[in-house]
Amino acid sequence: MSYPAVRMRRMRRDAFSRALMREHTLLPTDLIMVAFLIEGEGQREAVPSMPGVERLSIDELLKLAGECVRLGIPALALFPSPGEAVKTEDAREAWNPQSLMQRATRALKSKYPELGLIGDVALDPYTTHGQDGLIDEHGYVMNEPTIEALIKMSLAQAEAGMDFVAPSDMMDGRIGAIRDALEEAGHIHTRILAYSAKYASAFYGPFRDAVGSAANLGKGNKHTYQMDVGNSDEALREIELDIHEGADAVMVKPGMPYLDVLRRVKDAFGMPTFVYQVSGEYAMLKAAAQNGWLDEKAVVLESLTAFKRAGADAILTYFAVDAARWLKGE
Ligand SMILES: NCC(=O)CCC(=O)O
Ligand SMILES: [Mg+2]
Repeated sequence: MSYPAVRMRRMRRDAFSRALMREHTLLPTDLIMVAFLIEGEGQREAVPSMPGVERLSIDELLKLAGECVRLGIPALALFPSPGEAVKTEDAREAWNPQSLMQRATRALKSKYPELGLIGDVALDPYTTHGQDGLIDEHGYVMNEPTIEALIKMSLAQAEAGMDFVAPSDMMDGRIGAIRDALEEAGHIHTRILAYSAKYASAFYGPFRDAVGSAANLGKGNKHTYQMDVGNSDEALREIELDIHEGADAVMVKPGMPYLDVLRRVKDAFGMPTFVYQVSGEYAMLKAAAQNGWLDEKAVVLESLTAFKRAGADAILTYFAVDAARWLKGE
């Protein structure tokens, strides 16, 4: 009989020693809640492909914000679903000071100044064609004209009190251009969260239903600006460029299918690195849970902990409120 030289199971035997050797622990302060906005009052609209997620009018959004504050969730990421009426070829609603996004920001900041706000900067909720940028006569998304629009959009958000502008469009050079414009306008404290490594993923499907851009985009795709699923060296180049252009934090998106990218990015740059557990990931976990095939609480907390283990400093997730409640034993 020969004994194992090392008994790995010894430290796993009891809860106290498992707790002592745990490397990563998920906290409510790791989470960023995601919210979809609509016009109106007392409005909550279900998103069919994301059971449990609702689009909220500003008064309902304030209730969600209050719950985030109570739970210790540091920030809320805002995505407007402004409706067909305001969509144009040039997306001008994006920088309207009276837009849904800007009104929501002012309302949130006056009621909950301590709650961080992250504003999506991309044109897709506002364009008639559903692309993130402005298109030429062939439908190609034009880089520099789009950046000009994104600058106006970022300034309008900063003016309304947004804490983080978060360009998710993947145009080249937009982080530097937005940073310069913010500085020149005196918005020196407005942070930039760069969606640096954003993949052309099929996991965004339910999101496009939620913000109402799916029908506009139709059979179109975003392959000329979002990254190819097969690449990760390219992600490091994207991240490096955004860091040099002045990003305060960088993002990898989607999340669970891209944990390898997350780990490479964190190791290579040591930047504040955020990850986005996107709508399709939410829908998969939720659907399996609703069918009784997976234990919702267990798989959600496992997936979120996996992001921390892979190097994430913060996680954008539609489960943020549920997860924070579970973590607090509620
Ligand atoms: N800029 C946001 C997205 O493109 C999609 C996010 C999601 O699918 O949850
Ligand atoms: Mg880039």
